[in-house]
Amino acid sequence: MASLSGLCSSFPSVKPNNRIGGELSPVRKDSLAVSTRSNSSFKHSVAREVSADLSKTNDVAGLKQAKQGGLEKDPKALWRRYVDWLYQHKELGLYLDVSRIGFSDEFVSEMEPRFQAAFKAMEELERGAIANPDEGRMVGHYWLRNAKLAPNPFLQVQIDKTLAAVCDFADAVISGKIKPPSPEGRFTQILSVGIGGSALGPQFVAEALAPDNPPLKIRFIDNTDPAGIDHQIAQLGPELASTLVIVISKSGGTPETRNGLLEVQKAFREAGLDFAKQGVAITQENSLLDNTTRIEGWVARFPMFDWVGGRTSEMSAVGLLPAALQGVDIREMLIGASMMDEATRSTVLRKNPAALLALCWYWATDGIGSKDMVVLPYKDSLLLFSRYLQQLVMESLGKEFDLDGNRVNQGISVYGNKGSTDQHAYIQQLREGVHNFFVTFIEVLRDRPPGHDWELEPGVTCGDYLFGMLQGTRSALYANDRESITVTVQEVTPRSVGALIALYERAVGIYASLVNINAYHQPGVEAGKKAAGEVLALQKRVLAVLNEASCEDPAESLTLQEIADRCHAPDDIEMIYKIIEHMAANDRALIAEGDCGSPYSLKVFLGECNVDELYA
Ligand SMILES: O=P(O)(O)OC[C@H]1O[C@H](O)[C@H](O)[C@@H](O)[C@@H]1O
Repeated sequence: MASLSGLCSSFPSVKPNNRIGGELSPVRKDSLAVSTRSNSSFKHSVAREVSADLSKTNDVAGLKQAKQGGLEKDPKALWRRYVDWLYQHKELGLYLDVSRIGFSDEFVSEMEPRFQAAFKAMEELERGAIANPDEGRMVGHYWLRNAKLAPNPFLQVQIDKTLAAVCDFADAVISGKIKPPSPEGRFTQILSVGIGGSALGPQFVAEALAPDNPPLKIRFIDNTDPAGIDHQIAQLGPELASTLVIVISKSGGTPETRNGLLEVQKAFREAGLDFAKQGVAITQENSLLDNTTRIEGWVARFPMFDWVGGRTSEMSAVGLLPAALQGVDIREMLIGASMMDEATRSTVLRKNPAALLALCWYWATDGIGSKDMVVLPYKDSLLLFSRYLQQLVMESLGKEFDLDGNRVNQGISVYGNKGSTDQHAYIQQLREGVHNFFVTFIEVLRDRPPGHDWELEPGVTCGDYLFGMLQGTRSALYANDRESITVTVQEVTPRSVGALIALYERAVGIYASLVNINAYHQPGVEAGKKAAGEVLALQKRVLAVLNEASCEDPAESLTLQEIADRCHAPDDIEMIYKIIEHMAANDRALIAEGDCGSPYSLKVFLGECNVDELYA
């Protein structure tokens, strides 16, 4: 077998084409900047592009006279700006500080009509309009936390019934009424199998809210990585017998999830366990998964609704069932989300925290995603918030075309981990390096549950350090013209987490309207899935060609070019090379002779003929 070490591949980096078209060309802050930008060539090229845009549009004409200057640095004026713009949701104890984003009053006035249009679109969406026109779907995640808002009684009943079923099932599992066949008599573990929107919300919530000793501990299989899957199953060990496997897939046909399920089912067989007695599915009615569940008689099935997208499904059974099984108060999550929904229905920009976020994003990224969003929660339990937001924001906003069919290549890149940890990693670059981002700090006021705090040194607790690090980083970044938003909550509770999720869901929806894109589909993802399917189909052809050659002459070996020609895929020779490299590395039934670092020298053969396959 050939040794294939030393091979590497590199990918060219592609800069998005931020062309602007259609009626809603972005209002560009450069025309009315209060902020002094660095003298980078980027600034100049943007400025040139902007002046060209301005000449084509009417809506920003008057803004050229807007005041010029830098980010506000005078402490008194900055404090006034802070107080002036501070948003507070009293009941939720949530604050939003946008003072460190340099938008001007003129910019806000100019954006006002767009916001009114966005509010109108959101109102229609909530009333059941087909807000996802490409897929002909309604967008109803807001109804999940207040079923009365659903546009018809049938949907209301579906929502309420599902919530009741989730609560009843979780209670029954926790109390031991529903139990595994094993002698342990109680489910102790959850293995969640799902990917993307069917994993990220449950992962975030588990990390944020699961108690230290939950009634059921959760693990995730969120990939088709065999080693990752083996690791999760090995970690469960004998507890597989008391593991409730929740398979989550809206479509019920996502290959990674299907593979995870098949792998887990194999592990159950090998352990002599009956999977159906421990399997639960969350999926759309009549999906492939739903039908499998029915036929095999799994423990339970919960519905995913056509009108809830994966990335906004945390408040559906997708997020609620795993959370409830871990002892999280899901009704509190729903209350937090519903309260935030109410607040973000305001049509007064200053009173609508989601609109304020969208305003900041538009300003900071020029309405074209020219800057990245760095999300920094200063709280370990919120670690996965940035990963969760990465999908919510990037899959929603990262679109090639706007609603009028203009090529816009929209989006905002999101990344982040947590403070103060990141201060010892990449914040050096944020402070002094390439200026291609804005930060969102997530601040949690309560350091520890009451009664547990102590002073590390006179007058100073461990939490004071965390607080100091956040404030220090925010100030140091601002001093170097790096803009930031700060979202503050009192504590990480089911209610505040529900509110945070709802806040960002709405902000994404509003921002999508501002830039005139469909936030609720993901056509680009389909392209990758299709291409992956083509690779696997090519692999089957390669194996068939090698088998045919072996059947003709067991000693016959083929060059890559010969394989490509016989596959009628001469242009796919590189992919054929990668297929052979991968199969050889995994001791599959092929032999590759030669130097794999010199692909032309490779000779590949199977060594044995599979007659059945030949005539298959
Ligand atoms: O829930 P599923 O249908 O399995 O989909 C899981 C995920 O896969 C897709 O590729 C989409 O990009 C995601 O939005 C979705 O959440």
